[in-house]
Amino acid sequence: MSKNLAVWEKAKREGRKMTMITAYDYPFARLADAAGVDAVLVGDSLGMMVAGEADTLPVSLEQMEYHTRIVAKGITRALVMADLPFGSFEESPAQAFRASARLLKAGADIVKLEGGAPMVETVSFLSQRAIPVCAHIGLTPQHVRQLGGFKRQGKTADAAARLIEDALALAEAGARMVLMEAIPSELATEITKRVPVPTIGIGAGNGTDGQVLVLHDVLGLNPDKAPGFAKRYLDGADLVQTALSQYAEEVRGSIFPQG
Ligand SMILES: Nc1nc(=O)c2c([nH]1)NC[C@@H]1CN(c3ccc(C(=O)N[C@@H](CCC(=O)O)C(=O)O)cc3)CN21
Ligand SMILES: CC(C)C(=O)C(=O)O
Ligand SMILES: [Mg+2]
Repeated sequence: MSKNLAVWEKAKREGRKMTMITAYDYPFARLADAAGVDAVLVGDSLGMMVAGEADTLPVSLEQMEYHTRIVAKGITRALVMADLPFGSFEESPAQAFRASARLLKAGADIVKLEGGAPMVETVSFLSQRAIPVCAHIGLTPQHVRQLGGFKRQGKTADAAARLIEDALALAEAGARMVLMEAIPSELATEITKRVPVPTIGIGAGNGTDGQVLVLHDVLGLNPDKAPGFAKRYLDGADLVQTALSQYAEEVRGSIFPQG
């Protein structure tokens, strides 16, 4: 059962790669689970992928609870990770606990929060209170205003050293996984070697213990430009649009329904 975090720790020790994909609803959660993906992430990227927002900042805790619930209903085997949305956890460890408990009640097995050193105290607080936590470092999209765009991180020696320190401190504080987004491959590989917990990468090369991508990028359902590191395995938008125009044509031509 990939739901058990011990499975992930064992996979890291044995050098087996783990797989994760985002999911935002019941049908796609079922498909990801049946496909044998090890974990689904109810990402706050749902703000962009299903709600049409320009970034993840508008996503609310209520939205995350709702999507976590409908995803969890479709999962029998995979680990369910849910993002703590912007504004729901940064104020204090107590605020983070209240938000995390709501996501676990909605069906999450583990919560993910964005941030490095400033989140160490919160990760420790949650970890001591029954909340498994994944720390998300590197490009943290909730910091987009501060970062000035979705830009790759950890490019200077100083920035790289800080990310290594952050990862070690977060794992020491009790983080059960570390997710790294849009950082150099060599840096992600080094962090993976040095932290005792499984790492997951997105746009961070092939040296991490696992990989995650956004579902709509993988299926070709993202109407906007996908990041360069994403790989499309299906022309979903084309297939869906063709099917829908065929349906409309058949109705207009009195071909459907028959009789
Ligand atoms: N569809 C989608 N897939 C994603 O994986 C994703 C999102 N959206 N939105 C939220 C974040 C942002 N993502 C990104 C986006 C761009 C880069 C990137 O490599 N940017 C280039 C160009 C930046 C610019 O033009 O300003 C870079 O070199 O930094 C990385 C991660 C990943 N996440
Ligand atoms: C891109 C992944 C890591 C994420 O945080 C999300 O989908 O919200
Ligand atoms: Mg996210």
